[in-house]
Amino acid sequence: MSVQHNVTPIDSTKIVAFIGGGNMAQALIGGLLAEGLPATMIRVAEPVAELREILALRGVGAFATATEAVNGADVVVLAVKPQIIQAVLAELADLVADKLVISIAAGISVATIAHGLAGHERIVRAMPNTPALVQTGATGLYADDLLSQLDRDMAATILSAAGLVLWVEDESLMHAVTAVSGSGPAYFFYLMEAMIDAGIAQGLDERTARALTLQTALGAAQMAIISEDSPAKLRQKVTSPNGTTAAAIDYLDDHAVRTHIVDALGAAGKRSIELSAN
Ligand SMILES: NC(=O)C1=CN([C@@H]2O[C@H](COP(=O)(O)OP(=O)(O)OC[C@H]3O[C@@H](n4cnc5c(N)ncnc54)[C@H](OP(=O)(O)O)[C@@H]3O)[C@@H](O)[C@H]2O)C=CC1
Ligand SMILES: O=C(O)[C@@H]1CCC=N1
Repeated sequence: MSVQHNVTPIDSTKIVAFIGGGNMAQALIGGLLAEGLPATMIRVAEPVAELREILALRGVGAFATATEAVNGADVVVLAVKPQIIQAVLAELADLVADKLVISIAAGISVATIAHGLAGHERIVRAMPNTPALVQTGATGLYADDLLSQLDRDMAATILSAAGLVLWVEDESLMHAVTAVSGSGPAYFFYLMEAMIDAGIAQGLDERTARALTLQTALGAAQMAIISEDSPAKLRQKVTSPNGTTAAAIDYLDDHAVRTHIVDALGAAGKRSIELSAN
């Protein structure tokens, strides 16, 4: 796996069309807008009228059909559920011949996309995550050897508007990327929910419990990113012998919580593999 450094700045002459304007497309669009791509260079195909209205308020072109959205686009981002990808590919097969196609659909392989697009070769598979909306996303990318360096750079530039970008050399690793970072924000939100509940159970008001939890999550993430210490070492530094943290960690260990977390991510990876069989 390699981190993409020296990503070229966003090319504001390229039109990017999203197929599907849901959660993930909106997060990626947020990143592109923040990075300076003019809203007029972003188009979205989205069947839900309320979502089209939300997107139009941000100045992007919102259309009911893929045909309208991809007209004139340089890059097409497939942001629909894996379960409907085949129908979407059939709809797009005649429309994307001259375009780079980036798919973010969980579990859907480059070969499946190429087949659905009648042998199209300019394909990148990406697995971003929702913090893209605030430009702190993490995206795994994969492309086969057929893809030109120019297209690789264009895909990396678009996704790096959302945050960190890493290429994997073996497509099967995209299942692990999905389990760790694609779904990953949900695990941290889950932990935040539980910590807020715990704070309230111990007498804090909801606002205070929430503020303390979120700031602690932010601080822990920032420390782990900038520190030379591993997460394990940073945890040890919080944990005084026989103190409060030790009481909590001992409880987690006694209940095999670490094993359960590893197993939970295993379930996510397994589901990604299942989706790839559709
Ligand atoms: N959410 C996440 O954190 C992440 C999601 N992904 C992947 O991103 C993809 C999208 O996920 P997410 O944004 O959460 O899903 P959403 O359901 O929020 O968004 C998908 C949107 O596409 C619309 N849609 C359905 N059919 C079509 C069509 N033919 N043409 C255009 N749009 C259509 C859906 O409308 P309707 O509701 O009416 O069907 C929906 O609004 C999935 O493949 C997922 O695996 C990847 C990384 C992270
Ligand atoms: O839950 C899902 O299937 C998608 C893929 C990764 C995050 N959300």
